[in-house]
Amino acid sequence: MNKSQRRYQPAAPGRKRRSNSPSKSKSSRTITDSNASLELANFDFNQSSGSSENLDQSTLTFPASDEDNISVVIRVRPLNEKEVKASDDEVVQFPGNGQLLLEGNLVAQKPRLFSYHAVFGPGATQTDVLHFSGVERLLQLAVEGFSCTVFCYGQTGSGKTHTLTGPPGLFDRKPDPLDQNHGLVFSSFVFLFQLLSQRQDTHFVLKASFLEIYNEKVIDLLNPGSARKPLAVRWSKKSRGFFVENLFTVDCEQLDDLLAVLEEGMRNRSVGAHSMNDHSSRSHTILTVHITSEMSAEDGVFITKQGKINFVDLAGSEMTKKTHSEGKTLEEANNINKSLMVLGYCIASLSDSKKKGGHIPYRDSKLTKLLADSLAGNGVTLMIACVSPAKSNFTETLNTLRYAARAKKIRTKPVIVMDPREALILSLRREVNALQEENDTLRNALQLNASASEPSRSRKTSAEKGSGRRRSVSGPVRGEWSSGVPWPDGVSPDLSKLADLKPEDLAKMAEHFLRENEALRKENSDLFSTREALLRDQELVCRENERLLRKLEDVNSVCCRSPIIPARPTYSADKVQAAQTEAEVWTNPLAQSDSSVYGPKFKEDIISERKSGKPPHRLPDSIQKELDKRRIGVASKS
Ligand SMILES: Nc1ncnc2c1ncn2[C@@H]1O[C@H](COP(=O)(O)OP(=O)(O)OP(=O)(O)O)[C@@H](O)[C@H]1O
Repeated sequence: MNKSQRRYQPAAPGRKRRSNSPSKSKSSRTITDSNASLELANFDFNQSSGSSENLDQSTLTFPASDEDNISVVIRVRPLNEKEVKASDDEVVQFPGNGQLLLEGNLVAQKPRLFSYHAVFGPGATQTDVLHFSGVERLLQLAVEGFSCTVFCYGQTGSGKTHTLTGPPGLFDRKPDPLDQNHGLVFSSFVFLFQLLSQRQDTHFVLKASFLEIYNEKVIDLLNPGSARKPLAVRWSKKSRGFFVENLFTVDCEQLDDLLAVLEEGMRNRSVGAHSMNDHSSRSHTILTVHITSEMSAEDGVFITKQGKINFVDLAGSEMTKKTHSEGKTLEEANNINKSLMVLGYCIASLSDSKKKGGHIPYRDSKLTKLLADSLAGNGVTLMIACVSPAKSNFTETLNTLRYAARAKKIRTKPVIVMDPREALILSLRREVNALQEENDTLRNALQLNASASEPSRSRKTSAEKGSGRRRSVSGPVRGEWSSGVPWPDGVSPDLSKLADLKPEDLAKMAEHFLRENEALRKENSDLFSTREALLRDQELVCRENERLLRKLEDVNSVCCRSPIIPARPTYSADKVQAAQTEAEVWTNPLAQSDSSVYGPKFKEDIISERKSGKPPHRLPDSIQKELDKRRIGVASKS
């Protein structure tokens, strides 16, 4: 068990810790978690980290169950100065076991009990939130190639920004890395680099972006420009998700690079003051770290995976009567509330099992477009709902708790994003391995049968015979092979009585095994040659992509330079992406050997293959079907 796994062991129900926080709150440092949540239930990190052998056994799908619920934790902030001055009562209690009790606002009202994956009391520190919220699990999953999201939700002034990035003013000057007030984002970056340093077998490339959605406009926080020109949100056919066009991404080779991204974004984000928070976020922000990992599996096959982690700080819902917003702040509040309402509709629809498969209004706001994948797609998501303990905020706290309870019901289907060609090669390799094992079993069985018919074998002790028998029958009795070679008389003999078989029956059986073995050898060699062809094709596709991109760049530069040809618009990222997508549709070179398309080297290969009289390479039907499904190996119609 590794260090991080130990951290996730569920705490004893209702565990309370001695406070070492300067908080004036009467509540102690309380963290309660439910048994179901914080374990690494769905992913065995011992298996996945380290060697490539382990990795390819645990990738491609989310093990255990294919689905994962959104994890929801609650953080209750301490009473603030205003609330203490106004002698506001605390209406939140912590019965333990991930539960939270909200006392009734009126005398006649019954208390309400809510249950979550974990609850952090007012005395919980930033480090507690890192260790017990499950964010470390998300970071591990992101490194493994999953798409992960942490988002903070809650009323204005409830502590969302404090939880994610720390108290106000932390980034006004060069932040002190040892400051205990740093939020989840900072400590997650440190944890992430620790994780990466443990993976010597893998090459990682990190890129980060930081954006805000301010009054329904997407602004690049790393490159806002003086005019703060909004960026477009578009649908990508390739990734089947929304993306922000021309968003600046920064290569982050070191921890300092990631921290610089955080600092820069924090300085550029929109902050305003109202009567409930002097440093209120006036926008939703999304900080994304893309983690591309490349590791070599066996036989020089490279596996590339694209994981990512999003940190989403939502602007707080506001009762404008209470915040006394007006003018610009009022317009901001209306936009914030509107987008949060759409998010609420999406969460309600997704959590309602009766509406499963129904329409989810993601397109109604930029925020939900960009969070669509985290809410119901292929991601792993953690929601941190922040609340105030004060009686004066009872209604908002109740709304947040209900919202969070609904989100807990949402299920996502996490998958690792991998290149389909690489995934196919991996699955083929697994098939080949299985066949090889089968082959070995057959070989053993065959050898045993041969020796069983030798007279010297009869001198063996009965114990030796017994063990030999067990070995020889293991394959056929369990029906482990399936090459379709029939037994000589159509009936398989009783292999448990092998020693009693007549010599002619033994000879027939040996003959059967020989044929079976022959069939498997052929299948194995087919698979090997298919894999080799796939590797070659992959290489070709890459070269073709590069060629097309170069051509595209040439055409573009000629058009821009020439005084005769009217200037064309520059190629947007979208067009380049579209061109890449087209280039990635593989065309079977054996069906069309045009050197202008495939390059002279490959054409020569084909001609020499034909001259040598080798039959053209044909894929087995099952593999061809798989290739057709993925549009690999389908001859171009154009
Ligand atoms: N757990 C906490 N411990 C100590 N102080 C806290 C805690 N949570 C919040 N605060 C303080 O409360 C104030 C408001 O918090 P914060 O700005 O994070 O709220 P918010 O939910 O992000 O609000 P908004 O939606 O308006 O941006 C800040 O001064 C913050 O430092």
